[in-house]
Amino acid sequence: MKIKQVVLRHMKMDLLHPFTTSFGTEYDRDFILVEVISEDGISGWAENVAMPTPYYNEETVKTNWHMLEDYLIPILLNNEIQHPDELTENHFSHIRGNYMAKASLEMAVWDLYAREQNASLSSVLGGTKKTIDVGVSIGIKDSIDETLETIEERRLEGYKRFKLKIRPGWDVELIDKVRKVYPDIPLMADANSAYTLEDIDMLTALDDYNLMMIEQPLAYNDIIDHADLQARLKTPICLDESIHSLEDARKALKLGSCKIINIKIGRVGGLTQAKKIHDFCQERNVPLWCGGMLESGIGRAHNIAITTLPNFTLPGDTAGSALYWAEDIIEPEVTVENGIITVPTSPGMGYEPSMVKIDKYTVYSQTYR
Ligand SMILES: O=C(O)CCC(=O)c1ccccc1C(=O)O
Ligand SMILES: [Mg+2]
Repeated sequence: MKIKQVVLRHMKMDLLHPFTTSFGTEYDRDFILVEVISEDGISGWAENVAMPTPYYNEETVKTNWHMLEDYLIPILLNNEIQHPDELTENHFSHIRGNYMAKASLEMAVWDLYAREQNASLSSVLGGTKKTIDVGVSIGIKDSIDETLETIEERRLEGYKRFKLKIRPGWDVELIDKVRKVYPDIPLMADANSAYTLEDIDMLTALDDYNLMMIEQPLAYNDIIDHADLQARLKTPICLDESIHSLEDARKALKLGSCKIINIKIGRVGGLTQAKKIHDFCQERNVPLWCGGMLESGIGRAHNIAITTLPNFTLPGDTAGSALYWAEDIIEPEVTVENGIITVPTSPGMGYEPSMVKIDKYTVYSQTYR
């Protein structure tokens, strides 16, 4: 494969509803769309999941634009590759960190590779599932009653797992009240690193509510304290922010820092690395699910494709387009029926970018040759 051109677009799309986590509130999504174009004129697409602010992780839209423009795109334009695996296994491997930047270019090449094979992205990744189960991530609201109303709406829509964002002051009472109304729903909490081991009493209190898991309760870069905490909880800990690589996963599992891993393709540096973590966890019976970063449909399409690998056994955060956007930038939009997405079988990521809508939400674009 020889890439002759890369287009970066800075996109801005308003979220239908603000989304609040322990690290802040998002009102819109500001992100980079990556298009790679082959010598035959075929395009591959991907979404860069860095946020404008360094609050989820240290990467931002600007650091990603810089890494893409000054390091990663020149490497891609100057090297012919046989397979997308070569990017992160070889060409990008001397560049430290910057996982979201590497992932976005690599994922666009994967989409192009699948289109060139006339195969779906799911199938070239080795995916087997024809449908995937979907959960929903529910942000921090103004009141517990409002949260209960949202859970009820999502429950009626069929979502298969309910993840509530928590932070100090919005935790045990919330979970207690939700459990009283819904004793049996698949429920979990995501703290986005809002606690420390000093909060052990609150964290052990959560152990009484039959949660599927508690996601990233402690520091974003920790696997030591999480191991101490996991030893004191029967509820599985799921790591999100702490896992950037197969090595991180290996060490966290060796220490007992978690029992479940949330894979975000961007956070682990791309589809090749996500697949390696998948295979490692599958051998050890460690369940996975695919996380979300409030992506538009282009990011979702890649999330859906990776979720078709067999060890993504738990419902992921791949809710339908209509929960986030007045209109999505792909055709068709991602739809969820009874908590299930039917995986597209058309070539590449399976949904077509809508150029009209993409142009509408593009703030700035640049072409590299
Ligand atoms: O619906 C989604 O895309 C998942 C939303 C979500 O939970 C999230 C959104 C932005 C940043 C971090 C996270 C997270 O999983 O921690
Ligand atoms: Mg999370």
